[in-house]
Amino acid sequence: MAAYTSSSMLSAPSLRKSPPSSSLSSRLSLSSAFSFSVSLPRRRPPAPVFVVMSMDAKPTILVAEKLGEAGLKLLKDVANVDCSYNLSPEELCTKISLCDALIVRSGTKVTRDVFEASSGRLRVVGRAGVGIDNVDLAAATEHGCLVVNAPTANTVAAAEHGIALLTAMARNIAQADASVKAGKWERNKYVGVSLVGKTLAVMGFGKVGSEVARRAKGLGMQVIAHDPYAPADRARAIGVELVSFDEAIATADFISLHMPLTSATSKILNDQTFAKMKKGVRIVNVARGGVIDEEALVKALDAGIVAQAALDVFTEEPPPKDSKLILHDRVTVTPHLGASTMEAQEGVAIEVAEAVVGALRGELAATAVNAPMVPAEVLTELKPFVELAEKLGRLAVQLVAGGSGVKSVKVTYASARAPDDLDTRLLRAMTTKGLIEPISSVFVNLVNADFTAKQRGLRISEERIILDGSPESPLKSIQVQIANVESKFASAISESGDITVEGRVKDGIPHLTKVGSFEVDVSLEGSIILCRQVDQPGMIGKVGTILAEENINVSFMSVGRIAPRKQAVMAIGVDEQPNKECLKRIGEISAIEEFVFLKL
Ligand SMILES: NC(=O)c1ccc[n+]([C@@H]2O[C@H](COP(=O)([O-])OP(=O)(O)OC[C@H]3O[C@@H](n4cnc5c(N)ncnc54)[C@H](O)[C@@H]3O)[C@@H](O)[C@H]2O)c1
Ligand SMILES: O=C(O)[C@H](O)COP(=O)(O)O
Repeated sequence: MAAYTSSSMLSAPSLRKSPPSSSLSSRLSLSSAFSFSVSLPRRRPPAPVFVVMSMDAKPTILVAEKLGEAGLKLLKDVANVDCSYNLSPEELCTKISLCDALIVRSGTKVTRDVFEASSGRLRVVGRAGVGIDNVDLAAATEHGCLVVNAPTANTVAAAEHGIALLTAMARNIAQADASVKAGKWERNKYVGVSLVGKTLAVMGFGKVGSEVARRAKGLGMQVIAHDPYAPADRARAIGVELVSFDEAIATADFISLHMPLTSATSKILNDQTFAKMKKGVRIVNVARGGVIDEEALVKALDAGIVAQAALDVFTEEPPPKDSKLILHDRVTVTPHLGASTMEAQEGVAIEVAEAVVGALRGELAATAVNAPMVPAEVLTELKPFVELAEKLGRLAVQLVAGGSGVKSVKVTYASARAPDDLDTRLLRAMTTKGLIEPISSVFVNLVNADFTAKQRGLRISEERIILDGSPESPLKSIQVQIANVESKFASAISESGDITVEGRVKDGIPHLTKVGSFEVDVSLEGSIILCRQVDQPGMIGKVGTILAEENINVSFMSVGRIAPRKQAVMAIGVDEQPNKECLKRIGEISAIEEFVFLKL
């Protein structure tokens, strides 16, 4: 049998009420009405860290463009799937208010209007492909909507298409094919150019660009690349030299574009840059139409600066039928087919479906575009701390007295890990969620946490305490402090003058271990009653009796005190919410000086 001693400031034993038929706990009688037992470690499945929605109700996923069967099957296993293609912007806005997730390719513009029309229900946008320039990322982030893409499955298809365009252009395949089909036999007209020994400049040395470079080397080309962010050793490993933009465009016989469309790359090939190119240069674009100023390209073709162009992508898709560029006889075009192989489409569909389903389940997607990507192993070990961070935020903000504006919050992490070995973005985001959600109607998640905090004028600072010892566990404790506020539970104010709550993870379960200057130990499940009283015999029994009479189940109880018979704080974990009458009765116990009920 375990003996109960209420704790000093240093520690307090945690007491868990015995489950009705449990033989796991050793029982300890404290009063005639109550019996408690020392809690035993209890494991439970880790909670989702990116709470998007409950999967109890089947979510609805709108698939707005054709998606591979394997991906559709994954979606249909867990959700109601509405495949509606070719929606007008108005139809998309109407449908979206009934959807939890949306999956698109490059043909659907996911604008701010779409997020606004969703009224907060849309939680995930899945882009079945790489480019996310058709999704308004700022609006998604502001609405707490995660955007995921499928960044790897169509890389080879796009690279192969780039090479197909390169070779087809060099040998006039499309033009010659049309000529033969028109009954002609123009062998002299369609003399091409050789690739071997020519210089190819790969602009954007990412996934597709490096695969194009590898293949072009196999064709005997000299390959150079321009990419301000690519590591030189990766280029060197496949025998490619990274050069400046100007050197790349001035040296190249062929230029192949593989960068994303951003404000920096928009119209990066324009009148000025065409003027710097070698006369007779040939251009391939399987990236995005917007990286070329299309009018300037027509001029450069007509001026003979550009001998030929092969384009899969256009500023406007589909392009106008009378586009001079499309109709130019030295231009070869395809209708954005880079990712369109059977294999790539199946792969992309699976990649995006897994990311969307995972996100709806509350998992963080490794392919998140507007949220930090946290590797799965880091996520697994951080999960209970993420839950702890959110719950501490929730408790701290509920301790603030009405009228005190919360402006400044400090989160302190005590850890034996080196600073660069502990990614706290997730912890900060979930603390923010805990701080904001109980006092507003805003939905906060990893995507919009920083934005929402900033918008509300809430400054969240982070501090690290580096501990000696084993860095096996990522953290020893997390402390949340709210500065310059009054508390409805005065004992929650620590010596620093801030509302202070601190917690740890024990056996995978978050525990509250400090309130103000009082050390307690109560598992953060259900809700909590905090009472400050003059330490004296029978207090646990008195409160416990009232709760028992009101049929409130106590999960944990812990007392922290300054010294015997001095002030103490009792933390009681309860499974049900006590009604007003019950709380009033607790408040009427003469030794109780103050108390507060906090929802988790
Ligand atoms: N046509 C298609 O069907 C098709 C298919 C797949 C990808 N894409 C497009 O191809 C492009 C590349 O895709 P990816 O998967 O290789 O992406 P990626 O992110 O792996 O590579 C893009 C590279 O561009 C570089 N970059 C960024 N800004 C640059 C700049 N100013 N100058 C030079 N390089 C810059 C980046 O550092 C990165 O290395 C994207 O635009 C994507 O949308 C098109
Ligand atoms: O960015 C991409 O992944 C490609 O442009 C493919 O787009 P798509 O999915 O519309 O074919």
